[in-house]
Amino acid sequence: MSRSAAPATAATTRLSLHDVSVRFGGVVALDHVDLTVSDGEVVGLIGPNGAGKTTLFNVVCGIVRPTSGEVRIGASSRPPVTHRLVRDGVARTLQGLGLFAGLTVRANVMAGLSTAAPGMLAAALGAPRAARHERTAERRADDALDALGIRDTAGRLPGDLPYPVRKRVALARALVSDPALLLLDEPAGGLGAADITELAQTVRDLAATRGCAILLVEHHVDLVMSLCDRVAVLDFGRLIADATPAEVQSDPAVVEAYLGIEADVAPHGGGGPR
Ligand SMILES: Nc1ncnc2c1ncn2[C@@H]1O[C@H](COP(=O)(O)OP(=O)(O)OP(=O)(O)O)[C@@H](O)[C@H]1O
Repeated sequence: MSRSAAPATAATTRLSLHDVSVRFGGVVALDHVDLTVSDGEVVGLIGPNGAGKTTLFNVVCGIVRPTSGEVRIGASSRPPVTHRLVRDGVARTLQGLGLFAGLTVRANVMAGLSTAAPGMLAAALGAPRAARHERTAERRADDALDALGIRDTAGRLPGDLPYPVRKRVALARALVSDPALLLLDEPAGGLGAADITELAQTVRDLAATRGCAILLVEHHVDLVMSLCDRVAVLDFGRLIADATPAEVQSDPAVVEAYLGIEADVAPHGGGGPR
């Protein structure tokens, strides 16, 4: 994990969305959104169900093309493309775990190094070269597991592990490529208080020691407010706030659109009802 030596340099913009809109037929999923995330910065993305959070992630990953506007990753001027994400320094965790049930934890994490399925690499490269790549990939996977304190699970199947450990495996799969930009989709979903506290520390460390730019979607408002440097709030596809946690929490528009509902109905997560 070579990036671990690099100190955080909050001045470098790692991700920028400029005037991005996405329409699905008559639905405006994103409405002229501007957003940036810099190296070493943790930005939370919140909003009610259907506000456009997943669509924004999908735009950054090249899964959804903006109807208009521009997305930039690092200094690149070309739009994000799904199959180049790892090479462009982007990794993402999924809302569900998305682990391969029939593969070991190590093999699952190795899959984060390539969009190719495990085994396809060997066929493409030829045996000796593939074996070298395989050993490097195994070492990197073990390092990622080590960093999250679960290296002892490398040979196990995900289904044999408790949910919080599987959640870490999914995070290790994102970290194995040493991403400069990390997108976390509901990282605290399904976790208890102790695991959420550890997760918060892990995310802080990733930003502080590796200089990783982190954008996270999360319904656990307490976690978002305590962890993030900045919080962006979407409502009906519009960015209605982008400020410090304290500013966002006292913003009447945010309270009306999301936080008021959260406080009344689901103070510790579970999705903002609309
Ligand atoms: N592929 C699609 N086709 C049509 N409409 C879509 C598509 N994807 C998303 N939408 C719509 O776009 C809007 C934004 O959806 P999105 O999933 O991005 O919201 P979200 O904030 O992630 O919601 P949640 O918190 O429930 O995951 C919603 O109205 C949704 O129904």
